[in-house]
Amino acid sequence: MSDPVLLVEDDISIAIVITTALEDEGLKVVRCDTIAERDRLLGARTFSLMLTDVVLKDGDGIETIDVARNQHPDMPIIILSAQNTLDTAVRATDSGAFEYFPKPFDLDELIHAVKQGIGSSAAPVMPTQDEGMALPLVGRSPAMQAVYRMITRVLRNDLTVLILGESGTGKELVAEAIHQLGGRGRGPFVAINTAAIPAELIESELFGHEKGAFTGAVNRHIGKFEQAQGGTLFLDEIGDMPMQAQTRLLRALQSGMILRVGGREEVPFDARIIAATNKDLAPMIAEGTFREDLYYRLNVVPIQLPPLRERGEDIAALSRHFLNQAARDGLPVHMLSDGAADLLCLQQWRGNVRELKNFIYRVALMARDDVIDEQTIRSALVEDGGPLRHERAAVASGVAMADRGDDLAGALGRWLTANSPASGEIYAKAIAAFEKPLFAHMLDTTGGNQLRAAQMLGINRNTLRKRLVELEIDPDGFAAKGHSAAN
Ligand SMILES: Nc1ncnc2c1ncn2[C@@H]1O[C@H](COP(=O)(O)OP(=O)(O)OP(=O)(O)O)[C@@H](O)[C@H]1O
Repeated sequence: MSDPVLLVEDDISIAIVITTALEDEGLKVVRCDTIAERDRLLGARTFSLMLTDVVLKDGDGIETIDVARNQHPDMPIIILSAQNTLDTAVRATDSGAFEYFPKPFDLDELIHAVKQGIGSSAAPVMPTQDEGMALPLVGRSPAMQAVYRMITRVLRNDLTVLILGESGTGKELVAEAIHQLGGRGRGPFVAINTAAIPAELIESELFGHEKGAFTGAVNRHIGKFEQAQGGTLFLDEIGDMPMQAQTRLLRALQSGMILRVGGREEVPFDARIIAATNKDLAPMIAEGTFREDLYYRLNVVPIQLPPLRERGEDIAALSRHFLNQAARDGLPVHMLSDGAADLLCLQQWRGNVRELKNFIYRVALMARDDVIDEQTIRSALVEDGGPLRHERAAVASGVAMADRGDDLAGALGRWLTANSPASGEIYAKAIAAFEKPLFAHMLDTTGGNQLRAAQMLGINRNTLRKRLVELEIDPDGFAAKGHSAAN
């Protein structure tokens, strides 16, 4: 039988779960809960693999990993961590660990990795990373954990990365993190937003042009590819790239050489390529507006960024992060109350992190008190205007209006938890709670036209008017406001 697995874990319940699962797989497990005990065990015998927690009573499992590795250079190490930051993910990867699992982890995946690790024996040793690097990504949700793990996988190579995700989810920030933390951090990070450049200029922007290449080309121009030599080229909004430029890009990626517009000689380039898009490229490929072969060239390692609505648990941390950032940018210093943070978590941030950031900056600028409380946030949401905001205002008044029909049950659940109406009045309160955002929404849709709103709802105009008074909805508030969505 093979050597046992060494489990260094001080959380008894996690240890039991892992031990049982490994034993079910026919593996033997030896457990300890301190670094000292770990080292004693490692000095006494060999293990097929070590699973280690990071924060232990007498030390840090990653910082002391070399002690373990020196004793058993071939023993694969899997790191388990509850400190789910990008920083820990990077430290874990840099430590040369075979795998890194943020807690909570998927047990099946962990067992799979253990078996793989035992099979692989020697762990790849990763180069260590520079100290003091800024790690700008905030959020510890499981969805972001998956992103961090993907990031760590591309740091020690130059594979092309395709970052997918809605607008404002942090695609550019992830590209910068890969650049900074990876091997090209000392080189330039050059970004080009394809959507922001007129189609006829894209090729010259990307590849440069020779003097006289076209009318207006009075001087030679060095394109982004060449500017990014030794660093990273970030091709943002790749889905907006015109066909002709796509063809040229594909050729460059295939050959590692670029040809300036109007140029004769090809120039080699040495830049890591990271592309991003908020578009679904599959239908574009089907329609023939995006080259399939280019897609495969770019999509070597896809990283999918979750929309903010799928990681509500990150909203409080992000909000506080942006308040600090705002203060560093010279805005007044504020704290965020827990109630205010909870309220922010309930909102639908359709513009994702960017929208939340803009909102927090506005609040930081306007708020009068040191502590930003629920009421401040509520007023800011209402003042923000726009149809989305009315839903949000309704949410802010204690009513969760579902963003999508399929989310109604969840919204109801949240509302019940948040408001815990007394027994005997649940029906009346829930119906009123539902009516309020519904009426607000209809008034918003009709620009405050009560007659039209009543018709669309299929209720009597007087009934609507009466309910508006009872529910304290001011229809005038919907009249003048435009329908432009914020940002
Ligand atoms: N996880 C995060 N932690 C801290 N700040 C973030 C995070 N994600 C995004 N941001 C900030 O939110 C803003 C929007 O992010 P970014 O520009 O990277 O989004 P994007 O997905 O590239 O957007 P677009 O598709 O519109 O180009 C930036 O100011 C960025 O710094």
